[in-house]
Amino acid sequence: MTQRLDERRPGGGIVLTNISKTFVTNTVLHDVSLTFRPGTVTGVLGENGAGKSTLFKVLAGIHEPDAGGRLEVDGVEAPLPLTPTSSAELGFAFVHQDLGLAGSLSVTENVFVGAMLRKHGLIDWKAQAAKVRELLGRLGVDVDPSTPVQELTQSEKAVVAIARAIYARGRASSALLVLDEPTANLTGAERDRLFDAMRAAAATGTAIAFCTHRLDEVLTATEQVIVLRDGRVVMDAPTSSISGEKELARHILGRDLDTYFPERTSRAVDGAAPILRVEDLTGAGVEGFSLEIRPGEIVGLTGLAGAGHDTVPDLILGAVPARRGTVKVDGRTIRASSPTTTTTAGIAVLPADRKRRSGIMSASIAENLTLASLRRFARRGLIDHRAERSSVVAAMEHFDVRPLGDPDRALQTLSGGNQQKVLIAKWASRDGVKCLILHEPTQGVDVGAKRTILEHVARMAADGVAILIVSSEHEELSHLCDRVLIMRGGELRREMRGSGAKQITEQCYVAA
Ligand SMILES: Nc1ncnc2c1ncn2[C@@H]1O[C@H](COP(=O)(O)OP(=O)(O)OP(=O)(O)O)[C@@H](O)[C@H]1O
Repeated sequence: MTQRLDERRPGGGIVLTNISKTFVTNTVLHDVSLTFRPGTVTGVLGENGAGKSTLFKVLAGIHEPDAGGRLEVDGVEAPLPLTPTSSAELGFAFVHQDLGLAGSLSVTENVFVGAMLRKHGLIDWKAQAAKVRELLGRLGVDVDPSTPVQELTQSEKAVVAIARAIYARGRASSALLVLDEPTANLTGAERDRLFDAMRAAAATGTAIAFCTHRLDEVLTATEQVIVLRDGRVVMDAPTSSISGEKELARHILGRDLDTYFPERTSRAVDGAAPILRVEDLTGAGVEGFSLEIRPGEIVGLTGLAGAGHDTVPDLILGAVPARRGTVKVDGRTIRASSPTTTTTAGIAVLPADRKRRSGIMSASIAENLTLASLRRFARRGLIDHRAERSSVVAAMEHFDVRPLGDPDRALQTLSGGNQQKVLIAKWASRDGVKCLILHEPTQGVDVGAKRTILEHVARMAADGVAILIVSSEHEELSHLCDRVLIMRGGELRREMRGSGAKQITEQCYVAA
């Protein structure tokens, strides 16, 4: 492999020819041919389940492609299938959405994990710190290498993850850096810093594959766009030739999407008693948080990273203990000390951490969908499996969970966005939900699915459910919410109502 690397022709890039991948009988990549060019940021787009992650897993040596495909790196053929080791030797580096950093360890420890620099057998902390400063400096970030990663901003964390990925094994740069939705939960200024780091990495000759569902980002941060649909490349064009988001959405979905957000047809009734009343909730960095939501009302909660809004759902749910404060549903105080009591009282919470907290990845779609509502299908002490089945199929159809018609598939075999659709459907189809708290509900979902999810949220509100959306997507909040609350430093700082809520921008967080 090393000899082959020496033979590389700089500038050739990563050329994939006729890459296909079949899981048992399901072919999810069909003869994919494309090039990732050195020094170029290429946006890789596609609806949920289009095959993006599968393609990257082939390049990471996790999935074995079908026979017949070819891979060239800078003019040299790389034998397929790759293994994780041969992928790393080719200089392929990957940063996933969760970044994979250890929060309690320092920046240096995270960057050098598994490959500490040594001098006379001892870890050379001084040399490591100097190296980390240099690497981060090249990516435009200046942080003290001894800082625990949990104290960094979101964009700084992302840059540390990038530094670790591209400079692993002492490389000066990597051939290909794949960034899989690294901007989820980042607000505007933070996102811009990450884009600067991305450009700095590209300037060293690295080819960058940037995967995102945010179309505005594609237009600002990429030079080339590749769209996959049903495992096939349906667009491969310079970003400068694309007229706008609508054109991108058409290629992604294979149809026109007139509006990205649903119209609200109902509003909360003035004067109705609140369903959810939170008073003086305090704990885990949140101070004196109070909130009332009436039936049919949609309230947004947001702020810059670390403002405290991220912790509020867990405090209400009781998953994080509060030092003081009360939570009432329909006027009755619930002991917010356990998620079970909160759920029984009629509060449903969709946590942001899909993999670990929201669903059971090894269980089937059907099990995940009906777990929260098995009682609905009980007939004289027995479960009516036929009714359960048809309800699952209807929910899958409604939320366009793909592949359709296979409710027995394990949740973990679905693409990330399709997992999210299942988990939203789980709460949306549950009886007895009076208050729904959604934390980053549209993370990882494509433009079409986003509309479907928000439409359903609006419909639940129309049915009288009180809804709290905790989100970093200000556009989503401004279209859907009756009121948007902005937190800063653990406290509620500002409330924007009515037409004011429609005008929420990034600037509002900063000024809160
Ligand atoms: N291990 C697996 N076993 C069976 N099918 C799989 C497996 N992994 C992925 N798939 C299927 O491959 C298809 C492509 O999934 P993939 O995760 O590549 O989509 P994606 O474009 O990354 O979607 P998203 O935007 O939702 O992340 C999906 O239909 C998915 O169900």
